[in-house]
This record gives sequence, C-alpha cells and structure tokens, in this order.
Amino acid sequence: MADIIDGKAFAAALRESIADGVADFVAKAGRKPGLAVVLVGEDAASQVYVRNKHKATIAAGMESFEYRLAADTSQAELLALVEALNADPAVDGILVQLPLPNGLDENAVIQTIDPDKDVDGFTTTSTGRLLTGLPGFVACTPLGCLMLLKDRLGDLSGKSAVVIGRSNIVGKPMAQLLLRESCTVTIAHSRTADLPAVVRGADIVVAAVGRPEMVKGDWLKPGATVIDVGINRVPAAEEGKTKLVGDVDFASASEVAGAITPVPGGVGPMTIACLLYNTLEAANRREGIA
Ligand SMILES: Nc1nc2c(c(=O)[nH]1)N[C@@H](CN(C=O)c1ccc(C(=O)N[C@@H](CCC(=O)O)C(=O)O)cc1)CN2
Repeated sequence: MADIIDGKAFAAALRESIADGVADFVAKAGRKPGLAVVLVGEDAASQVYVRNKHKATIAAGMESFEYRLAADTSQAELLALVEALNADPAVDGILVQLPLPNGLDENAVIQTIDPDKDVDGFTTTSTGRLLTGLPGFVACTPLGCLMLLKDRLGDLSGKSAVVIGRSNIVGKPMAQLLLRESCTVTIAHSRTADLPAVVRGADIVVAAVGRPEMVKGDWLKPGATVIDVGINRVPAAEEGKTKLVGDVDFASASEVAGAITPVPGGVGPMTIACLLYNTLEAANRREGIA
C-alpha cells in the first residue's frame, strides 16, 4: 500500500513557519504584511475559499483586506480596484479569486496586477520569470505540489515526470517547476495518444486534468509518487449526498503507487499555505528584507 502524503499536516507546519517569518518582518518593517483578496459574485465554492484565505491570513499575523463585489461589477470598476491596490503601500499581495463571473475579462484583470504583488503568480511577467529562471512568484497550487514532492523524494533530478493537464494555472507552471528541478518532463493532455502507457513510464505523476478518478492504478509504474490536484464533487453512495474525489482513482492507485496525496487533505490545503508564503516573500522583497 502507498504511503499517504499528508498535505493538511504539511500545510499546517508551513503556516506556522510563515507566522514566525511574519513576526520577524513586523519587527524589522514596523508593519504587517498585507494581502488583498478580491471576490466578484456569489460563487459558493469561491466564497468558502476566500473566507478560508482571510482566516489563514489573520492567523499568520498578516493584514487581510477583503473586497466583495457584486456579480454585475463592470470591467472598468474591477480594473480600477486592482489599480488602487497596486498603488496602496499597505498591500503586498493581490489576489483576484477565480473564476470571475461571465462577462468579465479574466486575463485583462490578471495582467493589471503589479507583478511585484502578484502572489498568485498568474501574470505573464510571473510565468515568464518562471520560464526563464528569474526570481518571481510561482502559482500556489503547483508550488505546493513541488514542496510535497521534495519533502517526499528529496532531490528530483533525473526523475521522469508526467503532468496530466496543460492549464495556465497548474499544468504548465508545474511542468516548468519540475524542469527547473532537472526532471525529464512530459506534459500529457486530452489528445495524448495511449495516455496509460505514457503515465506508466513516470516516477512522478501529477494529475491536474479535472476528470474524476481518471487515472487508474494499472496506469502507474509500481512505486511512483502520485500528486492528485483534482477536486471534483460527485454523487456519493448515499442518496442526495455528494463527495469530493480527485483525478486519480485513489483505491486502485494506492495499491500500486509508492506514495499518493489524498483528496481532500492533499494538495488543496497547500494552495492557501503557499499564498501566505508568497505574500510574506512579496512583503520582504518590497521592504528589501533578505
Ligand atoms: N485566484 C485564484 N483562484 C483560484 C485558485 C487560486 O489558486 N487562485 N485556486 C482554486 C481554488 N482554491 C483557492 O483559491 C482552493 C481550492 C481548494 C482548496 C482546498 O483546501 N481544498 C480542500 C477541500 C475543500 C472542500 O472540502 O471543498 C482539499 O483539497 O483538501 C483550497 C483553495 C480556484 N480558484
């Protein structure tokens, strides 16, 4: 049976070490690091994530600035808010919760964020810095996956890794991070021929495809390390109930893998912990603290 990679416990320890870093920052800078989170509309899951971000930000000793805007907020109003946050000296990090309601141009909003406050790592400046090996912010979910992988495996160099999914938010930055660690990286997607055979060659599998329980145990190389980024709500056995599952079929995969992240409690909690990590880093950089 595979070892379970406990993302919840890892994230809790990371948040504690960030709180220590925040205390050092306050002592040196005479102010708290500030994170601004913008939520537009009523999406139920986004409301939960934003509430959890607020709680975690306060618990780490940071300042949390929350902006909840109506679903009919115009593009111009949203851009004006982001520009105001760019100019606000108390704000070190800016995050616009995704997805945005229909009618708002997500890309235009993201690209308006000052790259030095882009703690989500979504601007093209941040992704370009990652691609070219320059210091910058890395998107929180792939950064969290990498932390879990390094904690489990240590040096990743020379390992073969398959990333299933090519989104700008997870798949592409994940592949870049693994390349930066000197893995041999394959990015697989919906058009990849014989996906099970591609996955079977990998020491590391990162599934970020958004299809419930797609990756089966018999697709895996025995002993592989499996990171499941999927968060899919599906009907549960009990009538009228739902449950969360990943992109990996946990039951069969845990028979073959060496280690695997569960859903929930694997990658998910790392996303918010890494947001705090990036915010502290942004604050230190802005104040010139090493
Ligand atoms: N601007 C952003 N928007 C979104 C991001 C992001 O990184 N930046 N990621 C996701 C949502 N997200 C954070 O925003 C997020 C998703 C999941 C979790 C998490 O802890 N999941 C738990 C399960 C939660 C549940 O019970 O529903 C887990 O996997 O254990 C945290 C944050 C999209 N939008």
